[in-house]
Amino acid sequence: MSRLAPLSEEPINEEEQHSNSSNGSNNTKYSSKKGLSWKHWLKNHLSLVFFINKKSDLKTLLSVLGCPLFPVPLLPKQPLNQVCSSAQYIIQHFTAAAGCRKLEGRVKNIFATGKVTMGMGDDFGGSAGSVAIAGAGASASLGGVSEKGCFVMWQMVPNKWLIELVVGGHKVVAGSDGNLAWRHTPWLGSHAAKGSIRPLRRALQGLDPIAVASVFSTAQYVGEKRISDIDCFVLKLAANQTDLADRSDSTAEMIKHVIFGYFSQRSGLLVYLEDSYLTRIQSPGTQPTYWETTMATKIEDYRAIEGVMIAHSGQSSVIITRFGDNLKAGLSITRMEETWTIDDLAFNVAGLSLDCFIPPKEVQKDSYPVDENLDWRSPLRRYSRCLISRLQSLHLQKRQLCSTATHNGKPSQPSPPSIQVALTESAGRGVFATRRIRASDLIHTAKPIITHPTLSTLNSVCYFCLRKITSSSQYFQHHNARFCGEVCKDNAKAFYDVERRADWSAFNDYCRSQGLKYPLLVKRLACMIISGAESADSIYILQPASLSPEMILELSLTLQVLNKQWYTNVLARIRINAFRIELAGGLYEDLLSSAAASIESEIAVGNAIYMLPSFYNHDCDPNAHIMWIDNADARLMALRDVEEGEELRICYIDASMARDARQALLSQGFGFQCNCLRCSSGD
Ligand SMILES: C[S@@+](CC[C@H](N)C(=O)[O-])C[C@H]1O[C@@H](n2cnc3c(N)ncnc32)[C@H](O)[C@@H]1O
Repeated sequence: MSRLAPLSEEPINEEEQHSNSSNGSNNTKYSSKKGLSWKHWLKNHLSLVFFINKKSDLKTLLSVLGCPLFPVPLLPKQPLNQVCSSAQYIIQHFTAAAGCRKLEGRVKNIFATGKVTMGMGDDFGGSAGSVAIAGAGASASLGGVSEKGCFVMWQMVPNKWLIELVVGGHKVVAGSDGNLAWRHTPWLGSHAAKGSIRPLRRALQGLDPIAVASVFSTAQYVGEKRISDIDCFVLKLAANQTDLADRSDSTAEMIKHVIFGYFSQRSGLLVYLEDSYLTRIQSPGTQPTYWETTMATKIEDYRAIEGVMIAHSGQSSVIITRFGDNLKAGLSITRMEETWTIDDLAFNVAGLSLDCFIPPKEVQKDSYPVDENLDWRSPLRRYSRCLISRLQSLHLQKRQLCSTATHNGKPSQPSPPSIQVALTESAGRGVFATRRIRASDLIHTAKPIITHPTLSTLNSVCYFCLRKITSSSQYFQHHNARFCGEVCKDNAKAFYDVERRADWSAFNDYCRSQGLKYPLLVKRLACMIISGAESADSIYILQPASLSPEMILELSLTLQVLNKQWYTNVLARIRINAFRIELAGGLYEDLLSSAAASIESEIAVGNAIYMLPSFYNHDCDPNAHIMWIDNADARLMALRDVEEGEELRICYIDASMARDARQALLSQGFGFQCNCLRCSSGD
């Protein structure tokens, strides 16, 4: 089994990677050779930080900042009620402030997605005195490489976790099954971590308050300190000697690993973390070299999720210092920074299975049964299975999320799902084909979560499914709303009863006069939530847009249950995920030709929000298309043959527009620069 070396959270030598691959040696062989030559070891683990080229900066950043572990393991059981030291008093204050009691015994798993920006500073040689420890408010612009990315994190209480982080096209995956922690990088393959099973540091940065309380409940109180204008109590934890010895090897000795938690005296919350570890590198007959890695993290933007305070953003600064008598150039310092934001966090995602946490084959302990069917190399697949089961658990009971392909609309035997949701390199999550899909295949259908007619079609389409109501069709008039039949009337009953309690005429008039359509969807969701038909966070898994203050229109005061923050959160998601519904009508067999015509010939009957279709990214020359025949049930069709593994993309806008107009619309409406092949070719 290959193990991560003590400095494993530090850089990886790219040259080594190339020479390994050109020699045809695999990663396991590579790591097993490590202990044989100290020069080899140094070359692999040490030198790169100080001879960095831009190409390797990103790997260095990911190695150090990507998924570091906390210095100490979690306690088997969190002593929430013990108060026999100052530290425990501070933790009591923290658990009350963070709302941990609401989660006590109730949380089985946690899911989080977020974005990161990582930056690498210039190196500093022999000038330690002039370099301050980067702390809160440190500049994000260090002058070196800076890259954006995103991550997905799963945790199963108490100590199983999985993280996937993609930055600038590089992906790092790390996990723990509770017995073994491991990491996979494209340049080193999979390695197990040394020492006891420790939590992911990222989870302790305000995402998992129960774990924070657990690890710090045995901490030592070391005083008070003002940090970023916040008066804090400081708690200290240190890795024990046995664990440090386990994490050492013949070349590198782990001397200490300590962490300080800064808890706000006012709010009780964890606002700052600072950890540092010191490693001594010595080979026979040479002077030792010392490496100190210090990571300081500012934790901010606490927001309540299910009544629990979760930090939604922060910054980490890393300083790696190398010193020792044998360094001719003297002391060297390298700096890195990361800022992050959390997009989505959920507790108790249904369907998350233990399979998600099984380590890759290369690092498994012997105790694992061999299952040839599991694809160890692709944790993303496992992630997307989890994600899809989350989507299903949220919506399956009420809506069928069909994901089997049929050819030309003809029903086929049930077959495995033809799609999966996974991370793309540069457009967040996306939908990928899991097998070959032929042109004109129906990829899947999707029921809407929220619908609303346009204000001009209120009297001519069903208030629930948006089907057109003709003079000859049978329909139900229910107060001011029309429904195409009894089924829709019944389905709408709960939210419509809530909606009727308020007078919406001023709200509707305002939306009409301003040409606003998304607030209508927010209104409908609000009524669904109040009626109990949906949960308040039902669309939080979708990507949010940035909203300007002008875009935010508050809902009527009659809906006091849902506050402005909720309104803003929902509107930000609806803005980039709502579909404008244009009914194609006609025969099913004519779908493709209707699709081509629909952009010009059809008038929108309303707008709707879906779950799975919202994960489709955009392309100006798409390989898939979303369409509606006679109501808001969506059909995702393949426009051409799609190979297994290929991303399925739809076109968000009128593809017949000129390049500049398309670019402007996508940038203003959806907040991204389109780099699709068609745009890149200038078409
Ligand atoms: C409807 S969402 C698509 C799913 C989204 N990627 C996610 O992770 O949930 C639309 C957002 O995805 C991103 N996106 C979609 N297509 C893109 C593209 N071609 N290039 C870059 N970003 C894209 C943009 O941030 C856009 O606002």
